[in-house]
Amino acid sequence: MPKEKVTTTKLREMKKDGQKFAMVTAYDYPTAQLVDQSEIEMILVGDSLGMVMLGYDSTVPVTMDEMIHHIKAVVRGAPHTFVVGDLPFGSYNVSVEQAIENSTRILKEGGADCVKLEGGFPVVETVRALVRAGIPVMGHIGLTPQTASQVGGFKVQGKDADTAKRLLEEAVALEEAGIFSLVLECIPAELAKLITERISVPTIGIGAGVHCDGQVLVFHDMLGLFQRFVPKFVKQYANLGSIIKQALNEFHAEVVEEQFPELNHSFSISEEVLAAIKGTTEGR
Ligand SMILES: Nc1nc(=O)c2c([nH]1)NC[C@@H]1CN(c3ccc(C(=O)N[C@@H](CCC(=O)O)C(=O)O)cc3)CN21
Ligand SMILES: CC(C)C(=O)C(=O)O
Ligand SMILES: [Mg+2]
Repeated sequence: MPKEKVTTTKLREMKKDGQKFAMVTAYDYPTAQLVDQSEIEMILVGDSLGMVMLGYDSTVPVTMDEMIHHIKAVVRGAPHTFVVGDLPFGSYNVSVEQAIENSTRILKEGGADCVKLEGGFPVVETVRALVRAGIPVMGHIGLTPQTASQVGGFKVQGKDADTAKRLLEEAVALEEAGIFSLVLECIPAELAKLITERISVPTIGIGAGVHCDGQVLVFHDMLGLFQRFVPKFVKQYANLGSIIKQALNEFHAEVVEEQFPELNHSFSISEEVLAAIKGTTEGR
């Protein structure tokens, strides 16, 4: 029996009941199928795909077309899972119209269930307009990778009283603007607890401690498939990277040793046909 796809209202009820939930990234069809067959409630097609799948140093270069390309593959693989589509850098800050157009593409062309965008006060009016246009919006504050260069890199946010207070106020403002859920990235656990208690929509933490209503991790991080860096907040639940490398070397060794392919991996013809082929060849 496939799981039942969560809804934005169901998530709010889960928060009320103290029932935690999990989200993981997926960027392609086979990964989406695996997540769909798991108990994980939500998939994020994150713009982290720029770093994880495309090898960029940041998420900034990712385009709308790239997001749509990956979202479509994920949606085809995960019919029973709520899919969040990340709005990439530059796709929502030019104007409210631009934000509505690009969000509409993510829902209509991509087939995602909602959009996510980064930022606090600067995006509150955009969020309000998107929600008014009928688009479910997930917020994202704390470490916001698209603008991380403005704060000196991928650093924990909200460690001093001023920044922490601002983050709390931004969470409240985003809720008032209509977000149905909020990602808290790389903030102190105590601050995440305060925010989680203050707003009635579910918070989803990544490097934000255990008090968030849900947790999110990058698929490749939790499975040992991303080698460039391992943030402190990552727990590696399996090391598929080493399993894959082992399998690749086994394949290579068996090819060199002529142990692969075996007969059951091969096709054959009858002696008769073989003789006829040889005869024909000799006749020429
Ligand atoms: N593979 C991957 N996983 C992610 O979680 C992720 C991405 N890519 N790309 C987009 C952003 C970037 N993220 C990152 C990347 C690095 C750190 C990191 O190394 N942070 C330091 C903390 C630095 C500090 O002390 O403030 C760490 O040691 O964890 C954190 C978040 C999270 N996102
Ligand atoms: C790190 C998560 C929250 C994200 O935005 C992404 O994967 O793009
Ligand atoms: Mg993102």
